[in-house]
Amino acid sequence: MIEINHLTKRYGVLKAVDDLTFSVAAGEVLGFLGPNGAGKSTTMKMITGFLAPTSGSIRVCGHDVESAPLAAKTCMGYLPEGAPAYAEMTVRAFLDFIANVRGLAGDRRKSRLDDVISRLALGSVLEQPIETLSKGFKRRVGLAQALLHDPPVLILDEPTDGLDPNQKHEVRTLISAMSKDKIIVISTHILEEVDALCNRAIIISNGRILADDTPRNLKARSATGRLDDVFRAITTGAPVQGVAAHA
Ligand SMILES: Nc1ncnc2c1ncn2[C@@H]1O[C@H](COP(=O)(O)OP(=O)(O)OP(=O)(O)O)[C@@H](O)[C@H]1O
Repeated sequence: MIEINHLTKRYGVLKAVDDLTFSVAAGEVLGFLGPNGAGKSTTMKMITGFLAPTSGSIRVCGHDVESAPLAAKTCMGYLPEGAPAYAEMTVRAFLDFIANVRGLAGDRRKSRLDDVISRLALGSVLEQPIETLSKGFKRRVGLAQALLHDPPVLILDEPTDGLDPNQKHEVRTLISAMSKDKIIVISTHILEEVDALCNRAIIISNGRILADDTPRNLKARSATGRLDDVFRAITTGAPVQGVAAHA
């Protein structure tokens, strides 16, 4: 369970996240949507303990992210925006390093490493320095480190950004396969991805929640049945053909 209570983040005078309150339960795949600068990455950084809130609180698997950061981080895997990694390390050395950080040892360490290397098809690039990888492979290495300790909660900031259509498909299939028993929060600008993967969508703009519903109910707000029409109507406030004025 993720429980977010009156979460606010200010950068100087800018309120990037403005009094967000919501919970996410096991089995939910939450699409976190919003225009550029809406506050999605800032919220994800706070959930994962990389950024301290200005006010409000977050509990993950019952652990307060600020007062029990290690316990909270243990139950989460995080793919940050851009999937940063140590560029000069080989893929194998990087994953070994993450396995150490996550305290994996013995048979479990080996089986978890084998699992992510096979799931993300990293076998052919294990000895390659990360800086020499294609964008798609870098993203897959980022996903591998997020999945390595098989956490119950996954926070994925634009997981398919920069992937070609085949790789997008593969990553979506992977996320779908994991979704039954995990909590997954995905930020994305690709609305078809929300349709394909998510059973809930939150749309934020200027750090505030504008909609929180199933993708199916959101689509039903538009005569066109298109999520992008609903997204535009909700986030711009402008009348959009096919979307009821008070949707
Ligand atoms: N370190 C920072 N210092 C100052 N302002 C910041 C900082 N990080 C983000 N912001 C601002 O906070 C707001 C929210 O940014 P954030 O990156 O969370 O949005 P986002 O919804 O993830 O956007 P995108 O879809 O473009 O990734 C933006 O106005 C951004 O410019």
